[in-house]
Amino acid sequence: MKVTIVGAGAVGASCAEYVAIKNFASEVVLLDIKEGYAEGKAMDLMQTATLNGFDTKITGSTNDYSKTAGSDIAVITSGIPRKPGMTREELIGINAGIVKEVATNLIKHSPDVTLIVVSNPMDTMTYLVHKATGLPKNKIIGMGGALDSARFKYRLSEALECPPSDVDGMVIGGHSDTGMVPLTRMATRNSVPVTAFLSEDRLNQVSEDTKVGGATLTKLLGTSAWYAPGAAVSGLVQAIACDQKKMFPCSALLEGEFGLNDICIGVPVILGKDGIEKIVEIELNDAEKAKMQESSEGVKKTNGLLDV
Ligand SMILES: NC(=O)C1=CN([C@@H]2O[C@H](COP(=O)(O)OP(=O)(O)OC[C@H]3O[C@@H](n4cnc5c(N)ncnc54)[C@H](O)[C@@H]3O)[C@@H](O)[C@H]2O)C=CC1
Ligand SMILES: O=C([O-])CC(=O)C(=O)O
Repeated sequence: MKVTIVGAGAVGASCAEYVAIKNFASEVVLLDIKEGYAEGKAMDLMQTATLNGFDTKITGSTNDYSKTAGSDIAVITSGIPRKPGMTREELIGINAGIVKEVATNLIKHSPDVTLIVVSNPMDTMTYLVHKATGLPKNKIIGMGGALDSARFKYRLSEALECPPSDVDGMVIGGHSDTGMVPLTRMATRNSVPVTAFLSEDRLNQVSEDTKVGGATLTKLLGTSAWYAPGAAVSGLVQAIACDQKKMFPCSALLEGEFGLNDICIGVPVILGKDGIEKIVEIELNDAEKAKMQESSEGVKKTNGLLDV
């Protein structure tokens, strides 16, 4: 199993580290445009192999896509991150060109690859990859909901004063400060609805904290987060590589599902060896449907800025 990660920055390197530590891939190639950077990150990570007990071979490459040939899965984390005070949407001007070029280069050397898009604004970058490449729709997956759901569970565990592993929950919708739709009605603590423990006001607070999860960290760090993003991407990579048939909210191209068309946005999907093997159309109530509709309008507005 060969995994390529383009963009050896904070998120790309974190993802490479988690993939290696989980020890399911034979090879990880890190590629970056910055001279020597991916080679350096790869060497540093390889020097953790005996410490962390993995056998994955990690190599680096400065923009030489021949090194990525035959990749089964490729992750796109190349592009600029936001700074405090910015929205993800403001990154489109620089990141659209980078993502389009990177996706095209990857497919040239790995025509059967499954792509995971991470660069922001992620839903729009995922849509761009659909428009710019001829890959089938099951092979283009946007990562946002897996991370947002992890943050949702963290915030719920804080409110419930319990370990995060007690909590289950999911965030769908656009990966933006205003577009996320945390499904509080369906969240549980060990099968008991969280609505049994938390007031409506406290749950609203959890939702709002979840939606600005990325912005909160960006303010604290001066740039956007990388540990949870890297871990979330590695979960998607593992589900595909190991044909796990796991359900994650991912940005997928919709053709009528959830009443939406010609858009990539976060919905529950089953991930296995064929990438997105199924879109799971869960039943939403009227309030959730309205939030999803509003979220999709935001994503479509950003898509309108693309030159496709
Ligand atoms: N979807 C999500 O949930 C998340 C998305 N992100 C996004 O991921 C992207 C990367 O974030 P970080 O890793 O923090 O940024 P970073 O600046 O640490 O790393 C980005 C890397 O991309 C490289 N790069 C730029 N243009 C390239 C090209 N044409 N080819 C190859 N490499 C190129 C840069 O040299 C740099 O090393 C950002 O757009 C950020 O907003 C970050 C966290 C979560
Ligand atoms: O907040 C950002 O810009 C990066 C990101 O998408 C996240 O951490 O959720």
